[in-house]
Amino acid sequence: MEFATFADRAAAIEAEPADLETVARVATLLEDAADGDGGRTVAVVARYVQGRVFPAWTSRTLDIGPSACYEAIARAAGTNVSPDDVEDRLAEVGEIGDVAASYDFGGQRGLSAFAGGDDSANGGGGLTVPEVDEALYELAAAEGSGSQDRKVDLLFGLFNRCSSDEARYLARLVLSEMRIGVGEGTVRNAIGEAFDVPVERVERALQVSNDYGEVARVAREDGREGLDAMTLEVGRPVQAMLAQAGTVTGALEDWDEAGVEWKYDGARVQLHYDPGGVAIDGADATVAADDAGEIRVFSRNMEDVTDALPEVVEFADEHLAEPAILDGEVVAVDDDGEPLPFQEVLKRFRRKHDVAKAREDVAVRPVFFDCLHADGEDLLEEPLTTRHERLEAVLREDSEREPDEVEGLSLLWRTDDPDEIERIDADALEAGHEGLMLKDPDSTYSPGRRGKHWRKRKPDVETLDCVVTGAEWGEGRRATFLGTFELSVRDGDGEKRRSAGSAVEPRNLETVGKVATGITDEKLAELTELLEPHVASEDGTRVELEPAVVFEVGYEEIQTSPTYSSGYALRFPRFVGVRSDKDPADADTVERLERLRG
Ligand SMILES: Nc1ncnc2c1ncn2[C@@H]1O[C@H](COP(=O)(O)OP(=O)(O)OP(=O)(O)O)[C@@H](O)[C@H]1O
Repeated sequence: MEFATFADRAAAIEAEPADLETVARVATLLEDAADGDGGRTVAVVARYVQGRVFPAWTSRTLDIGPSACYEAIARAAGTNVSPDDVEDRLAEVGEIGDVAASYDFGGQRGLSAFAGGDDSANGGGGLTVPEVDEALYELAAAEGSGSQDRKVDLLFGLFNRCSSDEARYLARLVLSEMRIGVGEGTVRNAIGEAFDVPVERVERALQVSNDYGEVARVAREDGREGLDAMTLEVGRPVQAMLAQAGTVTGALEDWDEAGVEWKYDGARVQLHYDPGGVAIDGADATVAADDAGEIRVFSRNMEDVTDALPEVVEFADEHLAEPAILDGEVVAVDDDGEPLPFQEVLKRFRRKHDVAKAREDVAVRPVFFDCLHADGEDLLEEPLTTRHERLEAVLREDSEREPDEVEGLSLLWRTDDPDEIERIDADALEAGHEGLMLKDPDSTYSPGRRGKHWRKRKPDVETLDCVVTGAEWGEGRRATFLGTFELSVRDGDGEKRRSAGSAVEPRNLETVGKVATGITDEKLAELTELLEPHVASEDGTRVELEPAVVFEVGYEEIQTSPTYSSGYALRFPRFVGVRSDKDPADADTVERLERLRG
């Protein structure tokens, strides 16, 4: 296919306002791109309409900045045009495609025009889509000293053969500004329409391959059967499944049992391990195959972060034996292996230089919660419980080991008991993690989807200010800290008395729950110092406190309860902070609990 034809079609697609018509136009473009070249042109066109030069799964880029592109345009436009002129025009016109289209590149064409071709009508230089693709791959591959000049030369060579419309879309493609209104869904539907294959099968093929070009090629060459035969490949990243916000109550209503996991506060990683060490075609390998095999680590956005995270590479090297794709989180840890806040992981994540030094400052540890592929078998369509069993098997080096002894494994509980979930939540927070993930145990893995099958516990929208009226001395290493704080709210009488000017007395406070979670050792020490002067009496480990300190507390739900004197209980209470600006007289009331309950 001529690049001029692609440009014409792109212009028509850009001008088309209706979605269905856009799909139809893209479908026709794909059909017409079938040049009898084994589907190569179809693949390129399926990427270009979305403004992609490379498959979605690769982090490869052209590595060319706007100024190099302005320089190439200026050179192709003639001796009296400078890169500054191009930039000035861009400032005027506002869009690089229009700028590129505004020059006449014919004067520089020289030999290529002389060589003929029937492009005189459109002023183009007979460029074909595969030629553009080849040149852009060559441009991307240019590295080292002089590579920027080489890139500009290659781009100049292309612009020099462009008509106005070709130049418009080439410039946009190169600067990732295609924007002709064609999104992923449009291309997916267009592939279905063009090659008469069911859209769900196209969707599945896209999920496993992450490459619109390859899916278009296979759909054209081998139809539905070809698409169904496409599989995951170790070394080619998969889009991460995402979570929605949700509640424990909602999860237990929707599912017979909830899958419950700790939510780690780190950064998402996908580990690809192939002991055979076979490099994947076209991948931007940074870690070469070594004795340990091929190991790659990708970020949530499928960026190759292998070099930045040697601990994950070492983990794979030590613990894995069979080809696998694992989904997990990398968490920053202190010298005792205790988790550090998320910001610490970011210091490591995309680090390109001084990785060893950065590693000394902040160490990271991977935890895996899913297994997408093991030993030649794709598991995306298996239920979560099966995938988790495979994960356990992949990570377990010794069959005697209990799941909680398997290094790098995130545990999965299945339960319909809210109290058990509360305990798991408390343990997660106690261990310094973020809270809970709730997952439908029967759900398949849907790459790139933010569905209802994975839910992160909804952040607390409303918080309550509660008076701390009691506490318990901790156990073990926490024996010198007060913990498990009893929370109370004011009752209506307290409200009246306050307006009459008197202080709140303990009997005007009604208990509403206990909070033990969401508090680090450091914070507990601070709270103990704050509360100890207010100890009114002690009975064993139990302590009564004069009302003096107000905690801001999050929760998931307010339930009626015979356990507490207010008649209500906070479900999943968590410590948010001390309201040192508030007195007990400013704490929330039973009436507010009633109102919030609705
Ligand atoms: N056990 C777990 N299962 C799944 N994801 C987990 C787990 N533990 C931690 N996570 C992390 O939690 C993320 C989902 O939570 P959250 O939505 O807070 O992440 P985000 O990246 O801040 O935002 P979002 O994914 O909503 O854009 C996952 O992408 C993953 O990185």
